[in-house]
Amino acid sequence: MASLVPAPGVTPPRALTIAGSDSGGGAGLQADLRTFACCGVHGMTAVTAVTVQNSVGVSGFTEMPADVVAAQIRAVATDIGVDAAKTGMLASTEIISAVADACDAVGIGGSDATPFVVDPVAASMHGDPLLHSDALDALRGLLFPRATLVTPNLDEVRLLVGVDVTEPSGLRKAARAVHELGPRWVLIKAGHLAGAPDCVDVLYDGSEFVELPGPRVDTAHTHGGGDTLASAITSALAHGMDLVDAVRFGKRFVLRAVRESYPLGAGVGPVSPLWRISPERV
Ligand SMILES: Nc1ncnc2c1ncn2[C@@H]1O[C@H](COP(=O)(O)OP(=O)(O)OP(=O)(O)O)[C@@H](O)[C@H]1O
Ligand SMILES: Cc1ncc(CO)c(N)n1
Repeated sequence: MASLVPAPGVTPPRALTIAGSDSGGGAGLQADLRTFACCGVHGMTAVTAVTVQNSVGVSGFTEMPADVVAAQIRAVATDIGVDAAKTGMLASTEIISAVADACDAVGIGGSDATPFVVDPVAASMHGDPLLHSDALDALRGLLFPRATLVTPNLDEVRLLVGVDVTEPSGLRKAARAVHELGPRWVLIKAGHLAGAPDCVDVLYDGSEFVELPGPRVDTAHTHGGGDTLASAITSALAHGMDLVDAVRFGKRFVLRAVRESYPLGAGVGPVSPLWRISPERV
């Protein structure tokens, strides 16, 4: 695996997550920051919402005002700089619209240089909604065309393009349908393909399919897997890796994190990037 360890004293690459807080620390911006740190990246946040969440579920959330989300993006981009950015929970049409405008203004995504990973988070793994249903149009119309990569899971594929994937052979049809919405690349995640012996995600750029093979780990503790994957890819892009290599890195990274997941609370425990912190480096 690529080391992505910055030299001592050298400013590391800078990555921005535009995402919600998970009070339980397993997903959301907490998972993103943990992953950024374990990938040798300086992490920054534009907080979109605060969820009341633990291992059992999400019992509520409060959104940030959309102009404050946009101001956070502008504040870090114009001073610190952003080498790659990602989105997680965006909650509402107003926030998505403000994020699209702010990213446009500071050169994140679109035809600009800064890579932009859009993880179209619609619900927690417990099925609790994290996006108002009327915000799907804004995700599709305002954000997907700006994205370097979008990373829907199978529930999000169903919501976004109405394609129901029940076996691995359906992943390519899903990728084609999501790609029609305008992102440069699409990664369809196969974690929710219950019963499949492997977890083979599919990457597509409109002409070529790349399969990301991997075993399916027998564990109940996969909270934050999607966030960790998207953050590892964003980290690799911030380090300057090309898209396909960054996605291969992210897939290896999340597989290891799923293997090292741990129980926490009464419900679903988080995947863990902490294996990256090797004792010899302390
Ligand atoms: N049991 C598993 N074993 C190995 N890899 C897994 C497993 N579950 C998910 N993955 C991998 O983890 C990544 C996240 O996939 P998944 O489909 O679970 O995303 P998600 O639903 O967005 O995650 P989240 O749990 O954060 O909502 C993908 O690369 C997927 O292949
Ligand atoms: C805040 C937040 N973002 C994303 C997810 C999806 O993993 C979650 N459960 N909570």
